[in-house]
Amino acid sequence: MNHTKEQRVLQYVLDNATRGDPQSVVDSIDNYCNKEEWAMNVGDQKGLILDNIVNESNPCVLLELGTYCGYSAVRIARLLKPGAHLYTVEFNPAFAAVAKQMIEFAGVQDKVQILEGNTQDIIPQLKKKYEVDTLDFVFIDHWKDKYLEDTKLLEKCNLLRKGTVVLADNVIVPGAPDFLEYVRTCGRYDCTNYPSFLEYMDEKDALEKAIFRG
Ligand SMILES: CCCNc1ncnc2c1ncn2[C@@H]1O[C@H](/C=C/CNC(=O)c2cc(-c3ccc(F)cc3)cc(O)c2O)[C@H](C)[C@H]1O
Ligand SMILES: [Mg+2]
Repeated sequence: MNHTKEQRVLQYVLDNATRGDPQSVVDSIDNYCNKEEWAMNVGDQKGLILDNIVNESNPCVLLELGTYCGYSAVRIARLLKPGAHLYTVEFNPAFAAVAKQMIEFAGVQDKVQILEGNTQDIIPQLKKKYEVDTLDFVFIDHWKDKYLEDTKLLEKCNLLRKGTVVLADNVIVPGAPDFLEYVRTCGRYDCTNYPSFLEYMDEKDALEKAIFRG
């Protein structure tokens, strides 16, 4: 049954975390990926920076691009105030299935909605189909060569407002150079770099926060 790494990560959570306790789910994934199998979750070091930025933004409506196993969806949802809602987009059905179980086990399913499909199809549907006005927070962690395209799509769809926080993982490793160049030079964002380390490794990585100027 657990033929994929993602299924093994989920099984470890089901066997070791506490149902309804999102912190224990986050900790279990980090334990497994530190000890057994590396996986591309944002991880505990960059995760602490993510936590701080979510907390200081106090967001109501959030979007994540690239759910994968649901690690960052659970990590973010555990911090959200009552009524706040995270939409997370994942087009791989196998990963969406793992993430769904991860989110339900953590007990954050009322705060998180997995939108199964391609970001490039879903982003244009957010206003009409999902009744989103504008986004308070966007976490970008999908294919690195799609960060820029999807950021521009968010702009085009009028989903960003003055102060929307766009936070991108992996701007050093694997890197998203075109995205970084754009947000730092186009004049529409106030950017801050947060140096850290690649999940579960000693390699340097960073998050980039780009606040939309409106
Ligand atoms: C049309 C496509 C866009 N539309 C899409 N629409 C919906 N879902 C999409 C779309 N594009 C992708 N996804 C989903 O998002 C996820 C993809 C996540 C990708 N993440 C990385 O590649 C990475 C690599 C490393 C890394 C570092 C060092 C190494 F040595 C090796 C690896 C570290 C990291 O922290 C990383 O996040 C998921 C797997 C994939 O199905
Ligand atoms: Mg990442």
